[in-house]
Amino acid sequence: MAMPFPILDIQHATVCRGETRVFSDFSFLLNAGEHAAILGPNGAGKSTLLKLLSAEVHPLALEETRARLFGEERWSVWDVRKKLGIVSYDLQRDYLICAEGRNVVLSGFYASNDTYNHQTFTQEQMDRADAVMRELGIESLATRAFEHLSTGEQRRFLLGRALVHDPPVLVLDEPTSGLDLKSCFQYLDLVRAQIHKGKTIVLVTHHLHEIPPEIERVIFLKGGKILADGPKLNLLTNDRISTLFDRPIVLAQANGWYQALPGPS
Ligand SMILES: Nc1ncnc2c1ncn2[C@@H]1O[C@H](COP(=O)(O)OP(=O)(O)OP(=O)(O)O)[C@@H](O)[C@H]1O
Repeated sequence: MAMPFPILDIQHATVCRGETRVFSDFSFLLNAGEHAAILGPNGAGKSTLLKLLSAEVHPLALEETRARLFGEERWSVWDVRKKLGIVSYDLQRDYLICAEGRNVVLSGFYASNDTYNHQTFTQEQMDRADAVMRELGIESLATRAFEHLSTGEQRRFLLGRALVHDPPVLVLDEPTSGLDLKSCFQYLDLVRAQIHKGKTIVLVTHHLHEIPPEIERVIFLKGGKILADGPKLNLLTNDRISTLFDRPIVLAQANGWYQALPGPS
């Protein structure tokens, strides 16, 4: 059997953001092919964990700390960006003033928020952007201004941006927030298609319904600590979810999908 390849391997890390110490003695390992959903209440440290993965924040350089990204102890942000496709709410907000749809997808080649005059694209890159838009069903909207697209369409363009350089890992932060039910389920179908194409999915969410059946590993984060980490079957139970969110919750389940409902208080 092939050796697991670690995407993110951090041990005994302390991570501060501004004045806040988000993680102390924090250890976490994520291997390629190991789709994971990170769940936790507001302020738990989910975004910080994603930013560790995308090399936007770094652990303090303490003697006991080890941090490897894609197997390397030293990395450049650009190398990491080539290997990650990120879709986050921040991006959607930052793009609201930007140009047409095709440029959103093309900007993924530079990991920027728009295309600029100094950025040039090869015919191959243009063809790749067109292919991705076709795959996501948005090619007819390629010349539409981003701000004139619906939330669901915008989300597809941002997925296209994340996929355009064909990264092995796709990071989704609250992927379906703001989408109506049909758009939500269509979007999740697109995500599942990427799983079947061999991409590793890392999902951060408050919403259990956006965890595709293919994601097996669930990580509960709370107060900067990993409260639980294991198979979905063990973690997505009424008791454990209620403990994570400090209130009674009951779970509904169908065809490998979950939904959370208020429990009796
Ligand atoms: N730039 C910053 N400066 C200071 N504190 C920060 C900064 N960013 C995050 N924090 C703090 O770090 C902690 C973890 O934040 P983080 O954004 O990682 O949580 P989260 O689980 O993603 O929360 P949410 O679900 O609300 O997005 C919070 O207490 C937050 O206030």
